[in-house]
Amino acid sequence: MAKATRTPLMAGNWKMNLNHQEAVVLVQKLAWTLSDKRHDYGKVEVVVVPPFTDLRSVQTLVDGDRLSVKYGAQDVSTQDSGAFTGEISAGMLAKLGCSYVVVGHSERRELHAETDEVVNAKAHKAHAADMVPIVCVGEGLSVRQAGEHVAHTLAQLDGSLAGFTAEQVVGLVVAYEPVWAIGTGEVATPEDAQEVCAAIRARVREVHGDAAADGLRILYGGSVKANNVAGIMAKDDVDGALVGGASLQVAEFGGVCRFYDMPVI
Ligand SMILES: O=C[C@H](O)COP(=O)(O)O
Repeated sequence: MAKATRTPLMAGNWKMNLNHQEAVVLVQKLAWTLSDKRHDYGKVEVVVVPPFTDLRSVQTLVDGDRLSVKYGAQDVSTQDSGAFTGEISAGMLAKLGCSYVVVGHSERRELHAETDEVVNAKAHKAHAADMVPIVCVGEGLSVRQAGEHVAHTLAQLDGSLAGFTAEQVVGLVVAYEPVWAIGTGEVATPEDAQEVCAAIRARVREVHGDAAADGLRILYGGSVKANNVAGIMAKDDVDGALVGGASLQVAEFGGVCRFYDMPVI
């Protein structure tokens, strides 16, 4: 299946920014931007990923105004319910209308010592609750400098996707985020992104077959902005972006969402 058959996905990960009132303002502005008929935003799936505390407000706005924007959560518990103070279950997120859940973001892996096993458990919980996990993988600077970035990322991929069937993998999303490019302004070159995204798809093809590999959407994340998105999106195995800082500015994120109108630099 050619890249053209996979719907591009632009996901804005707000990280720990914006309270619920600010969230409503940003989503309203984003919806206004996406309703601009001069651009064909309809061919892109646009997702915002706010903090947990914003989700109910975003749900009310999206449902009430029938907005085309989807939303998701930044994390999910490995547990269903019970004495797990501070945790949020997949069932709670599904009830709030979340379509996606980011799992294994490098900030969770680094700051909260999340292993591939934990990331895998979270991905399964999200999937079992009918949400799509956005499974994050990617190497740090020292791994990249040692030339081991592909092997490192594929090992994370194998661990994070363990136990998923080919039929399930086809609907998942993997985000390749080289840690050295996150929030640094150091964007990987389109060729860097393609190298690893192609390796991810090849590994999925090897393990799960053609249908899973051809259907799986692979995002690139790391300092993506309106002025660099087109070159990255031009690559065969990149189906979208996981956007951090730029997703907090509507003009930037709107530009990312109309990557097809942007110059390739
Ligand atoms: O989840 C998003 C990534 O960490 C990228 O963040 P960034 O666009 O601010 O570099």
